[in-house]
Order: sequence, then structure tokens, then C-alpha cells
Amino acid sequence: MGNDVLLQARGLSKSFGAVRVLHEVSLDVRPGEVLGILGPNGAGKTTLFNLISGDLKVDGGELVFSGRPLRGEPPYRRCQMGIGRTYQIPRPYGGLTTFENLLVAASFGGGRSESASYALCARILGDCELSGKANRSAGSLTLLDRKRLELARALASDPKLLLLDEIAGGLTDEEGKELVALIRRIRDRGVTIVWIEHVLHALLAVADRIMVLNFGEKIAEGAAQDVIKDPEVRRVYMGIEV
Ligand SMILES: Nc1ncnc2c1ncn2[C@@H]1O[C@H](COP(=O)(O)OP(=O)(O)OP(=O)(O)O)[C@@H](O)[C@H]1O
Repeated sequence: MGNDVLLQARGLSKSFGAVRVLHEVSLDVRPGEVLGILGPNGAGKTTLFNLISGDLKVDGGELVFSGRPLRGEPPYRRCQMGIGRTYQIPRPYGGLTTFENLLVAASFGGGRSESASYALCARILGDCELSGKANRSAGSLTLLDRKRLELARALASDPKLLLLDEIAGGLTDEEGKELVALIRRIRDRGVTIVWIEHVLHALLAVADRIMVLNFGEKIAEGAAQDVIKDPEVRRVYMGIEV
């Protein structure tokens, strides 16, 4: 694997009982890119993230991150190696403040002094436009701010690779634009991003490349503008017969 690949997946497969959810999916994620993942409900997108983050074990296939095999590494080790993620259903500690939520997340990054953790969390709060809400309880935040906090928590372990799982849903157009601007800023700081998203215009505003999953198999991959014109993708994902 050369320096031009941050994460390499080869032949990933996963079944739940008799139900095959992912079948021999391979992909390369290049440093600095934003790779979008599209696919109908149940296509296996979140399962792919769970295999990368270590929340689920692979049945078959290999994952290599920064040149190191991930096999056998538990989720907290993958987090320390530089893999951060958000969850489709955010899980902040509602009773803790925004800043406290970040400090807890930063502790998973490991190997940082208390003062360095405080400095990192303060910087991330600024990046995520949450500085003015540092002392608010997370449970009292608006939807947009909860999404910002979910991103901020994923950033608090200082990831090289950030996995975003459907973060744009439920926002107004204006809020969606603010979220897209934030994701661009994160990319501009050098964080590589893989983003599962159903809100297509948000994804297309940022993604360099797109991969499409259907019934656990990769059906398309390439430059974002090319992939969304692919007749098979339009049929499967957008229900457009061409
Ligand atoms: N832990 C699990 N146990 C059993 N079945 C599961 C489990 N996790 C996911 N599945 C099933 O695997 C299939 C793929 O789920 P997955 O969440 O990966 O899809 P997805 O593409 O992310 O869908 P969505 O867009 O709706 O989030 C679904 O049929 C789901 O019900």
C-alpha cells in the first residue's frame, strides 16, 4: 500500500445470521479526500462503518489503516490510531455541558496531557461554532448544535479519518449550508472524510468521489458528478428509470 491510500478495505463481508449484509466490498480512501457513500436504506452503509470502527467484527476481508492491519484491534485502539466517527443517532451525555462532552471524547484519543486536552477541546469548540455554548448542557442544544457537538466529539480524539453517518438529516436549508461549511473547514484542516448521506445536495457540495452500495455490494464508484449520472445509480438510488 502506498502513501496515496489512508484506508484500504479488501473483500469485506458481513452477515447477520443468514442475512448477507456486505459482500466482498473493497475501497481505497485517499488522504485528504471526501468520499461519499450512497445507497438505499438497508444497503449496508452503517455496517461498513461499524467494521471500520471495530464496533462489529468482519466475517471476511481485510482492513489496513495508515499501513497497519486493523484485524484484532478493538474500537478504542482504532480511535487512538486516528479513526473517528459520528453516529446516526447522536449519543451526547445530555446532563454534561458541551465542553465536558468534548473532554470525555478527548480522553479516548489517549496520550495527551490535561492542559493539551483543554486546548484541543477549546479549539474544536471554536471550529464548530460552539464556543458560546461551552457551558450549556448538551441536552438543551438545538438540532444543528447537537449535530455540531456530534462532529466536535468525533474531532476531539484528533482523527486522521472521520466517518460521518447521516449527519445532515432534519436540518433547514440554511442550517444544512452551515453544516456543509463546517465539514469543508474540517476537510481543509487535513482530515480525510468518508460521509454516508441521504441529503444528496449536501453530499455533492463536498464529496470528491462517491461509492454506491446496493444490497451489500458496490455498484458504482468514481468522481461524484459522474456517479450521480450513472443510469444504474439513478435507477437503484433515485428510482429514476432511464
Ligand atoms: N446488529 C445487527 N443485527 C442484525 N441485523 C442487522 C444489524 N445491523 C444491521 N442489520 C441489518 O443489516 C442491513 C444493513 O443495515 P445498515 O444499517 O448497514 O444499512 P444502511 O445502508 O446503513 O441503511 P440506512 O440508510 O437505513 O441507515 C439491514 O437489513 C439491517 O436491518
